[in-house]
Amino acid sequence: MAPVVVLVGAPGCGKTTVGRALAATLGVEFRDTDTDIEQMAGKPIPEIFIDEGEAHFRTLERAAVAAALAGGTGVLALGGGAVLAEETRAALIGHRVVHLSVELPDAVRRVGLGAGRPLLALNPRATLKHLMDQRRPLYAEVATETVVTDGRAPAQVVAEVAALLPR
Ligand SMILES: Nc1ncnc2c1ncn2[C@@H]1O[C@H](COP(=O)(O)OP(=O)(O)O)[C@@H](O)[C@H]1O
Ligand SMILES: O=C(O)C1=C[C@@H](OP(=O)(O)O)[C@@H](O)[C@H](O)C1
Ligand SMILES: [Mg+2]
Repeated sequence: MAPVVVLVGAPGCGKTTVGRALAATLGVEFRDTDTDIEQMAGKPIPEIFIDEGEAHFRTLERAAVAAALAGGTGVLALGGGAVLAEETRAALIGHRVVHLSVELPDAVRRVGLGAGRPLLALNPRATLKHLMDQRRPLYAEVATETVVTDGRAPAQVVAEVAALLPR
């Protein structure tokens, strides 16, 4: 079984928040690859970055996404950088992938000082801008649909994603 829907997008677009609420609305399982990675590694993401570095995190992430796509049956939220891997972009083909889009002002406000997101620990605004510029084409490449989240409450975004799904 494949996930009902896979959520992608920049940090702060709401993948985790919207994904959890959407799964509850649909009455299906919620899975977040960041949580799977933390379980695999036995430590929080910031500690993986400190102890082993980003490359190791990305290796764990590729494995976590592949496992979740193969075994997931509900709503699946990816980490914002998962689409950087060509292997992951290829694995997403054939799935319903919703890009939760967000522009810099809302993303910056939502992630604040980047707590729990090691890439944003230093200078979150400039780093987010750079990440978003680099990744925008990749989110567009993998997405089957896009839902705009700027200025919208999570519940509105949940309703819009739910409306895209077959009943
Ligand atoms: N549509 C929204 N409007 C306002 N705040 C939001 C929205 N979606 C998420 N948030 C808030 O932004 C922060 C980041 O959300 P999160 O779900 O962790 O994003 P992601 O998983 O995409 O990085 C959380 O504090 C969350 O409550
Ligand atoms: O953008 C990124 O590279 C990352 C985003 C994070 O997930 P969210 O997008 O859920 O914040 C998490 O996977 C890790 O800190 C790296
Ligand atoms: Mg998240």
